Parts: sequence; structure tokens; C-alpha cells
Amino acid sequence: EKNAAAYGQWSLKNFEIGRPLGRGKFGRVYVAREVKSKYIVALKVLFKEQIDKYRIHHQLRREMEIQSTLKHPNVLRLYGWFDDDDRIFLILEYAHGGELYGVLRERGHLTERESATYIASLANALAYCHSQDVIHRDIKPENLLLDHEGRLKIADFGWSVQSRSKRHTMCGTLDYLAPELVENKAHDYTVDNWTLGVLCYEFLYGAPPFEAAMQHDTFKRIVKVDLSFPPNPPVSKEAKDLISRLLVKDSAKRLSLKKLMDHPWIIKNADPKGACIQ
Ligand SMILES: CC(=O)N[C@H]1CCN(c2c(Cl)cnc3[nH]c(-c4cn(C)nc4C)nc23)C1
Repeated sequence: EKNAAAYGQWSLKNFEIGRPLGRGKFGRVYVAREVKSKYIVALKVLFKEQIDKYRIHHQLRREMEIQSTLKHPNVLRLYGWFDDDDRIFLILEYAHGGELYGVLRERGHLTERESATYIASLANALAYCHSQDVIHRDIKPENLLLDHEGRLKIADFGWSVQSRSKRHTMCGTLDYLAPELVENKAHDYTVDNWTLGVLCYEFLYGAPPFEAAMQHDTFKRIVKVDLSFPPNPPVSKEAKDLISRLLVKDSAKRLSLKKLMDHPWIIKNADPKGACIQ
């Protein structure tokens, strides 16, 4: 198996498996260590019978092809994969800082500097994905991880692996979807610009802008762009200005990622190193 590893043909023998990080319909994710290099990775295990049952081969292959070609500091790397008789193993970058979602829930809301830093990192990552013709990365707080320096990593769990920490948002939430998506209309990469507005709002206020008890009410609030800014926590007018330029029904009128990077709130608050949660 020495040669096998040399040619990137991995097998379970190359890894020591650690604690589970998350689980879901299709499998689980574990911390793992590559035996020879001692390199820490996240190993996602998917069961073939589940993949057959839910007929997601094509989606899984597309996700794997996309994620293995994307190489950006704010996109979680997929290093490779291997399989055995009944499982497929994805070798993913391990984010030492865990889920941004957890920090957001713990803290209630983030500071303007933290929020602007993460929005700038996301805009950078999305501009890169769009340049590779990849759109609609399923960006919601669950899919945002932090590395050991607090730098953001988009981890796209297209096949919904939920983490161990209790989820507050039920799976398949509409909160982050643009009107044209929830109305099943044609959509382009500007759906991601809308989602940036939702995330920026949620970082600053601790809850997404169109949240409602029932999914149908969320749907109505999204299509109406029923946006309001509560008095607490106090948020700068520049931040509200940026959010209002992203949460625009007409997708052609949404602030572009390029213009977002030059927005006064981002210039003033974003940490150029992309990290600032201590
Ligand atoms: C959205 C989702 O399912 N996330 C789960 C599964 C994969 N995943 C990770 C993936 Cl895919 C990569 N790196 C991670 N690091 C962690 C993590 C680290 N700490 C200290 N706590 C956690 C949790 N998790 C991952 C976490």
C-alpha cells in the first residue's frame, strides 16, 4: 500500500480515525490522522446503500468534482477520496476552529469588525467560485467553518451532514434563499449576493432577516423583501446600507461582489488578514 499512497490511492489503512464531528442522512464526519504524515483531516464517510437509496450518485459526483477543483483560502479543500465495498470516504480539510454557527449562537451576535471580516472573506470566496462557474454554494451558518486562526472556510455539505451540536434551524430552511429560488424562477450567481445580505444581517443581529415560526411565513417575507432593522443591538447605518443593497428583489440590481469589497463599511471594518475572532 506504500506505492498506492504515493499515487494518491488512499485506503482506510492510511488513517487513524478520531472523534465524530457530524452525522447526517448519508453518513458521518470524523477527525482523522494520516498515519505517515500525521496530517489531520476530516474524513467524511458516506454509505453506498444510502447513496443508491436516495439516488444521489450524480449530485455527489458533481459536488466532489466541484469541490476538488476549487482551491481558495476560504473554501474547505477536498483532497481526495477512496471507497471500499459499502462506503465512500472523502478526505477533507480539517477546520480546527469548528463552526462559525456555534460562535454566533454562543455570542448572540458578532461585532461589526468580525461581521465585515467574514462577509469580505465570503465575497472573496464567492467571486472565486463564480470565476470557476460555480454558483449557489449552499452558504448558511452551518456550512461556515473556522480554521485555527479564525479564518472562514465555506464547507458545502450538499448532502446534508449535520454536525453534532444541536441544530436550531430545521434542515432545508428557506431563510438563506433568494426570492427567485423560493419562487422556483430562473436564477444566476447573484443568488449568492442575496445570501451574503442574509448572512450579514444574521451576523449583526443574531437571527436571519426573514425568520418566521412557519416556513410559509418565511417564504412570504422573502418574496416581499419584508426587511426591518430592530433598534437592538445598535448597528451602524453603513452596515444597514450594505444589507439593503444586497437584499434587493431584482437580482440585476443587487450590489456586485466587486462593489461590496469597496463598500465604506467593509473598507472601514474588515480585517484584511480575514481573521479576527480571538
Ligand atoms: C455542517 C457540518 O455538518 N459540519 C460538521 C460536519 C463536517 N464538519 C467539519 C469538517 Cl467537514 C471539517 N472540519 C471540521 N472541523 C470541525 C470542528 C472542529 N471543532 C473544534 N468542532 C467542530 C465541529 N467540524 C468540521 C463539521
